[in-house]
Amino acid sequence: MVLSLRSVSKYYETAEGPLTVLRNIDLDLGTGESLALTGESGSGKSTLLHLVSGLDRPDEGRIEVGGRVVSELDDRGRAALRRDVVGIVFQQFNLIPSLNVASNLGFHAALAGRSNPAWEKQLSERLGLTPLLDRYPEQLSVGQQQRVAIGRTLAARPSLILADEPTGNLDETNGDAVMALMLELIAETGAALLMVTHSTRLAARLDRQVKLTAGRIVT
Ligand SMILES: Nc1ncnc2c1ncn2[C@@H]1O[C@H](COP(=O)(O)OP(=O)(O)OP(=O)(O)O)[C@@H](O)[C@H]1O
Repeated sequence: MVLSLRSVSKYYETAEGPLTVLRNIDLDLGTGESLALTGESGSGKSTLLHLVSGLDRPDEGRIEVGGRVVSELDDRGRAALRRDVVGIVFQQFNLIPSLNVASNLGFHAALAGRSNPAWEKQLSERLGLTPLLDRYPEQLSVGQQQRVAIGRTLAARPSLILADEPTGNLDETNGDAVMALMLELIAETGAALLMVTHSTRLAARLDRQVKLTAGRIVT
């Protein structure tokens, strides 16, 4: 099992009192499996991704990722988790503006001690980035930036990829093409995928689908 959540709950303090965002969530994801997480705006999808990646902590319950108990890790342990085990593809890319495409592509792999020039070359070719390797993020279209963000995550070969609306900034045709390529490449690396999407059409392309409603999972 790459990911397991047991009785995970998360609350936020608000001016109106405590808000329960996730209630008693149980969820498992096996090696190489892909799961789509859907749900209305505000249902807790991003919060769940933040907890799994160690960007935020649950108030109750246990989260295990790649054999590490995330809910018990300190800040250093959670940073190491994101460096070594988990790869994140955000809707807003988070590319490094001062680095060119080639350096952005290899950045996480280098941090994780898993630089592999042959794999990076293959990724840049298959993602159509080879002619763009010397450019900087601001010189790229949105679709090109998204392909760099996907390549950067895959280059580091994480065991679990978390993606938050990874094609949300692309039109349907480009979004579908990038999604197909992303799923193909992820399948080749054997990574598991947990993807947040509003689109039931995209969700249907993954192995399993779960829906969050008022902080609970409905399948
Ligand atoms: N730091 C915070 N403090 C208080 N409330 C928060 C905080 N972060 C999120 N929330 C609330 O938690 C709920 C879940 O937010 P979350 O971002 O996880 O939803 P989501 O399903 O990802 O929504 P969307 O699809 O719109 O991105 C929302 O009601 C939101 O207002």
